[in-house]
Formats: sequence, structure tokens, C-alpha cells
Amino acid sequence: MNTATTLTSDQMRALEQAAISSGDATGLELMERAGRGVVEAIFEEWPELEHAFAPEVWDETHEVHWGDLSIWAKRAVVFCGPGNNGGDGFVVARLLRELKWEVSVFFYGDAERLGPDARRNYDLWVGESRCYDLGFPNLNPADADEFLKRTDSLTGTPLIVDALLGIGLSRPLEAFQPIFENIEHFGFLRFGETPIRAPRCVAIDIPSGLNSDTGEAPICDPITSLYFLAVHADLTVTFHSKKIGHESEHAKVLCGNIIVKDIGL
Ligand SMILES: NC(=O)C1=CN([C@@H]2O[C@H](COP(=O)(O)OP(=O)(O)OC[C@H]3O[C@@H](n4cnc5c(N)ncnc54)[C@H](O)[C@@H]3O)[C@@H](O)[C@H]2O)[C@@H](O)CC1
Ligand SMILES: [K+]
Repeated sequence: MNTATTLTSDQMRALEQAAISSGDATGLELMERAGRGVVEAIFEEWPELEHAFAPEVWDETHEVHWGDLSIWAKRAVVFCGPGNNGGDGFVVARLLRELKWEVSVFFYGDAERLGPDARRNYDLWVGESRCYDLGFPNLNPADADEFLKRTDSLTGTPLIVDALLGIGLSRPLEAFQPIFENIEHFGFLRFGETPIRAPRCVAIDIPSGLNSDTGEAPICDPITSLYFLAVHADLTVTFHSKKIGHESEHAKVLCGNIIVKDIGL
């Protein structure tokens, strides 16, 4: 694994393609390794999550646990986007489900237009669990309300996974603004009068909205709830090697800690 050099998105794609063309790995295997690396990194970064409560136990006793914000339910929310980054998200959702986590998946995309690897992982998820479709390509106000209602009901959730966009970000992000705002909203829990940013947000490959080649994210009106039109992560898990975009000034605000995982390239 080459952790010293930072790569462009084209260089990363070329490495993946070379591994696939030479028969060293299939795209599906690479995606599985990526998802597995993210789950490993989550527990390396936050070992306390290993000891989170089974959701049904947490629900019965949460009055007691509100006093101790270090105690959580095994409950996660995964946001999956329209490309292979979303495919990684479906792998993470499935692996957490295997660990007996209760996982809510919100999908911003069209299953019919997913690439074959992401589609396979989408199918593995929806074969056993529900996937909440966000209006695609435009999230309408009714979807946004519904989305907020659902996220409000997911109390005791310590973990948010951002699998909306990775190295494939290719155009202006307006369609994502309401989703990013709701992720921000979800990141805050009110505890008495004090808002506490309790859930931990992990970005797969790169925080959605941050460009992996330029290291830039669009700046919003600073008086709105979002300063950057991007996901603000506490942990970013990238693969093989950092990308150029992980090292910018914007990245310092958006990425949190960065862990690089080997996917066998
Ligand atoms: N086999 C592979 O190629 C692997 C890919 N991996 C993952 O795949 C990611 C790259 O996947 P993709 O190339 O599919 O790219 P992404 O999943 O990052 O995004 C591409 C999708 O997003 C849409 N999109 C881009 N910008 C948009 C915007 N502003 N508004 C709305 N839609 C937008 C595109 O139309 C496309 O559908 C990596 O970041 C990594 O997470 C990993 O699974 C490792 C293996
Ligand atoms: K992401």
C-alpha cells in the first residue's frame, strides 16, 4: 500500500482498473474490502461503539442513559448516493447489520442506474432490510419533511455514515443541499439547553461535497446552518492512499481524522 503519495481521482481509478483487468480482484471484491475497511476504522476510532446497547435494550432503558452520553444504542444511519460510493455504503450497512446493528439506509439515487457492483450491494441490502428512497434527482419539500421526521425518531443513534459522493463528484451540488442540511441537523442532539454534537459522522472516501482533486468545497452563506456545502465528518476513511483533496484547507475543516485502508491494490 502506498500511503505516502496523494493521488488524483484518475490515478485511483487507473489503479482500480488495473487490478480488475489483471484479474487480481473484481470490482465487487474491491467494494467489499472498502466497506470492510470502513467498519474496521469505525471501531478503531471509536472503540466505545463496540459496547453500545442492543437497540431494544436501549429503548427500554434510555431514560437512564440520557444522563450519560457515552452510552448508545447499536443504531446507525447510512446515506447512500447514486454511484459506487453509495455501493460502499450498502456494504457498510450490511456489515453493521451482521454485527446486530439496527441500520436505517437513505438512498439518493436510482437503483436502475447503479453500476453492477453497487447494484449487487443494493440488492443484498433490500433483500432483507428497508431502504428509504429520497426523491431523486430532486428532493422535494415533502421528502425533506418526511426525512426529518424519520431522523428525529432515530434517537440514541451514535453513527452516521456518509456514502453520498466520493471521487465521482462532477457538477454543482445544489441537489444535495437539503440532504446535507438534514445531516447537520441530525448531528445535533439537544440535551437540556445545550446542543451537543453527539453522533459520530464517518465519510466514506471523502466527505461528500469536497472535491477529491481540487480540495475545494463550495462555500455557502456563512449565516446559514452550513458554511460549506458539504458533509462535515469526524472521520474519513479512504482507500489505498490519500487523495489530493484530503490535504487542502477545506479538508482540514471537513474530514476529521483520516484513516487510509488497504484494499489490496
Ligand atoms: N470499483 C471501484 O471503482 C471502486 C470504487 N470505490 C468507491 O467508489 C467511489 C467512486 O465511485 P463513482 O465513480 O461511481 O463516483 P461517486 O459514487 O463518487 O459519484 C458518482 C455518481 O454521482 C453523481 N454525481 C456526481 N456529482 C453530482 C452532483 N453534483 N449532483 C448530483 N449527482 C452527482 C454521478 O452522476 C454518478 O451517478 C469511490 O469514491 C469509492 O468510494 C470503492 O468501492 C473501491 C472500488
Ligand atoms: K462520501
